[in-house]
Amino acid sequence: MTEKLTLRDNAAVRWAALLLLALAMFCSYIFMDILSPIKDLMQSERGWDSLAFGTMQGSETFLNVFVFFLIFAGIILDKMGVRFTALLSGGVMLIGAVIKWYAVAEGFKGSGLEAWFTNNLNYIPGFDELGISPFYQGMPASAKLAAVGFMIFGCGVEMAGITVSRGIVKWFKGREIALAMGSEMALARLGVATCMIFSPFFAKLGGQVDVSRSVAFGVVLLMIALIMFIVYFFMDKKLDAQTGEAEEKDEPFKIKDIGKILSSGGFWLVALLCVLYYSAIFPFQKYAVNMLQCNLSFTPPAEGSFWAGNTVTIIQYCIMLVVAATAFAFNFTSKKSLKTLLLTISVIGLVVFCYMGYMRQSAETIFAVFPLLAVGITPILGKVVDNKGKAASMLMFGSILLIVCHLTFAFILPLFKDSAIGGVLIAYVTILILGASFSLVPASLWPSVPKLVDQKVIGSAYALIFWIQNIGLWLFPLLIGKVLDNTNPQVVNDLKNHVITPEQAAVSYNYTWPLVMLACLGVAALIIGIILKRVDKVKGLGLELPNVQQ
Ligand SMILES: C[C@H](N)C(=O)N[C@@H](CCCCN)C(=O)O
Repeated sequence: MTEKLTLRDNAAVRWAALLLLALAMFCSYIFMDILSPIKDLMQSERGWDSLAFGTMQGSETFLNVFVFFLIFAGIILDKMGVRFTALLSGGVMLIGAVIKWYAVAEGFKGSGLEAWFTNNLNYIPGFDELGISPFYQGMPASAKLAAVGFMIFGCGVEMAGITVSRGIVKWFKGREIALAMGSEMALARLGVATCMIFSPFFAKLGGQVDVSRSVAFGVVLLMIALIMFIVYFFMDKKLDAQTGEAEEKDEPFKIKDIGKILSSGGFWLVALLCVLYYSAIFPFQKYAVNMLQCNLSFTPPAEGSFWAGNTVTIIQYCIMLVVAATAFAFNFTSKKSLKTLLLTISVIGLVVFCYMGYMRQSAETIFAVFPLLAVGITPILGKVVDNKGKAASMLMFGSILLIVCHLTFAFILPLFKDSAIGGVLIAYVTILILGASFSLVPASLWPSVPKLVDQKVIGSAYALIFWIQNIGLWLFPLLIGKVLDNTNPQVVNDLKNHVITPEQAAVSYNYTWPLVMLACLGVAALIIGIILKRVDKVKGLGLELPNVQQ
């Protein structure tokens, strides 16, 4: 008897479903960092100092970590299925984003709501004592309301993250699942790069600064994300109609099934590796530009010159799109000559991109190469995991590269501070290697989860991993800041006593100890990776096996 073909057996339809989910994540990642590149404008336009800005940014993880929203999101996902949760997460993201937009809009200034926020939310019993409150006495009202919006958005975006992962498992299990997840993450990285370039662009459009324009740009993208999820809803419904809703109805999810996840040793190892690795990457990303500013001497191009203008930014973004497109196309051709051509274009694009970054003499443009490499190679590595396996080995190798990079930033880069080209060269090579590590680990980690837990609890499994990971993402930016202050007492005192200006202080920090701390996270991740590989061999978890069934 021949098996009835379903939508997911058609490669074009399967990849179209992925495109909808990945585009929604692309838009979400843009909103996630929408204010990061305009921290200076938030200070000058809305009076947010570093504390207000940092507290608002940190609010994203608050409900997920401390009110356990992510755990509920996983249960909702396993009980209600992918299409319902996708719509819900799209709606929650949009509501949070609109609140954040209103907080920074001109209309909020002088409103009754502004007065209410100024006088309230100064003390949250329980959370204040633990030092984890997302508000504080004296925080600007706009930052408080923006924090409320951002914590709601944070619930939506993490819910969307686990939903998209489960959706990819649903459509791609037994097929090119790692390539699909790698491609989705590549588009998400492109989202981060897009935000870094276009958020300041919209804020300064037409010569007049308006920070709410950047947030409005993000809100429009989240509307598009919701449309993507709505279209996906109908594809998913049709697939379920064809498969008899096998995954989500035959064996309904029960809360006690979560116990099964928690009793899996492999699951705990992957969750631990995830929190250790991502804590050394995402929090570092928030400080990396400043770390480069402290370790390199820049000679900015003359005002009004080509290298100081916006045109070069747009050209760099176009190069980024070409590199992303050629690297992606590389996975879908078997013709050797075409593969060589695509690879050559990608490499030339990368070199030109780096050269332009060097000519612009700014830490932001040098660090911009970090997501670019991940955009290019995450899908390629995903394809390797699909066809050759070796996920556990890749997790170990990615951790080794992470350690090497953080130690190079800590001990080798400062030696080249006075060398005009040497420092930039070392920075580029190290960032590129870190980008390779940031492709190796995500490309092998996320597609390994379905091998460790039952299909019907996969949503809860992703949610638990995200929850554990979010604790690290909340904690380590704070720890980096604290270690930085404690190991640079001179800078802190000089700033307090007005011996140096905030601008001088900002580029005077020694980053050695925060970087050593991040390298230690890499060592811990490597040890977990070694144990995971051993457990995989003994218990036959299949992590080293290919995903594609022959
Ligand atoms: C920050 C978020 N919790 C996360 O871990 N994101 C991962 C991707 C997870 C897979 C999403 N479908 C990342 O590497 O960005």
